Parts: sequence; structure tokens; C-alpha cells
Amino acid sequence: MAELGTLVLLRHGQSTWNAENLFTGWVDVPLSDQGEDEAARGGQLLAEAGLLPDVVHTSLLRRAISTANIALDGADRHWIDVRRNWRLNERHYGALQGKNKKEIADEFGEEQFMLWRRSYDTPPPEIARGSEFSQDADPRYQDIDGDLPLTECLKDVVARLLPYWESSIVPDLRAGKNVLVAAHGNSLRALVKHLDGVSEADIAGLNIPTGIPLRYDLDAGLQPTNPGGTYLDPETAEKAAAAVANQGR
Ligand SMILES: O=C(O)[C@@H](CO)OP(=O)(O)O
Repeated sequence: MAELGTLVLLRHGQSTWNAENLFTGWVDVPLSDQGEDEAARGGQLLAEAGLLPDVVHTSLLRRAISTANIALDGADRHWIDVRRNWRLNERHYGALQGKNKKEIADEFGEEQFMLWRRSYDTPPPEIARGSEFSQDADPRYQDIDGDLPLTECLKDVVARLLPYWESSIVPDLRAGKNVLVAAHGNSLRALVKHLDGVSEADIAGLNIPTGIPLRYDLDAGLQPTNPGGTYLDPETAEKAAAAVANQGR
């Protein structure tokens, strides 16, 4: 049996709404200038580590797509196969999409804010269909009609992400390909929870920084031989993850 390929998780670079401290979810905002720089640095880190992806899986959101394009271009891997799927999208943030994190924390209090933001199974209120930041009329989601979320908690993300992991990403890894997954803070938290067997309580404290590749080496049973993964720039990753944790404060 071929050795498994290496898995690399990459959260998109800073988006314009990350910069403005807005809940984003499925709203399709672009990278900020800083985010483009982070993506380029991500590609440089991949090249320096000799970690060259053979295939990339992205969400349907431009901040992940652009990050993958910029990073792969920098690593001279702009030509590899591409797969895209809504199941890698950011968590749908329901009625919080477009709202300022600090204002929500001030209005509803820290406890409620953290329940919505990081609890495993408390989704924010649903977004109203047809409202400014809803996706129900978006053509890219027309074929998932029955599954289109109006809000999601992390548990919902795990449930919609794992079928794609099993059916599309695992076969690439088993074929010996190095796989880059360019996605989002919460869809990657869902995947890390699964890979590392993180508890529902502990996953609340795990934050993923933007633009820094996170490497996972998996054994034949898909268990990480480096639990928690290995950031290609661990020092920057630690500081940036702490900053994500503190958003809204
Ligand atoms: O707004 C969002 O969609 C996410 C990621 O940026 O935010 P949070 O880290 O608060 O879950």
C-alpha cells in the first residue's frame, strides 16, 4: 500500500471583514492587503519546507480560493488539481453575519457571545431568508438546497464536513498525494477536532491563525503521528492564535 500523503491545512489570510472585526461566516468577502501578504508567506513556507501539494481542496468562498491561488503560485504549484466544495465553507454564522464582534459582546454579554462563538452545540439565531447577508439566492448553493444552513454551530460543521473528508480528501491522501486544504477558522477547527479527537469542551479553546500552513502526518489509520499538527511558523502561529481568541474583547 502506498504511503499516505501529507495533509496541510491552511486558513485563509486575513479578510477585509476579519480586519473590521465582523462576523463573516458564508459572506463572500475578499482578502485584505495583509491577507494577500499572509497567503504569499504561506506559499513561501510550503516551498521552504519542501512540502509541495499535489492537489488542493477549497471552500466556495473567495478568501480561501484566493489564498490557495496566491500560496500555490508562490510555491510554483499553481498548476495542481483543484477541488472545491461548500462542505469546506466557514461555519454559517446565522443572524450574526455582518455584525461587529465587539458590539455583539457588549450588547449580549461575554457569556452569550462566547456561547455563540465557541460553544460546540449552540448555534446563533437563524439568518432571515432574503436578508442582506443571507445566501439563499446565491447560485453557487442552488444544488444543495435541502442542506443550505441558515445558521450553524461547530457540531453542525463537523456533520457536514466529515462526508467530504471521507469521500474526497482521504482517497487523495491514500493515493499518496500531498493534500492542501484551504479553508476557514471554524471548518478547520472541525477537521482538527476529528483528527486529534479533541473533546467538545476543549475545542472551544482552539483557535487557528490566518495564513500559516499546519502540517499533519497521518498513519494508515488516519491518526496523526504529530498530534495537534505542526505549524510551519510556530512562533507567529502562537501569537496569531492568541489574537483570534481575543477578538471581540
Ligand atoms: O467571522 C467568522 O466567520 C469567523 C472567522 O473569521 O470568526 P470567529 O473566529 O469569531 O468564529
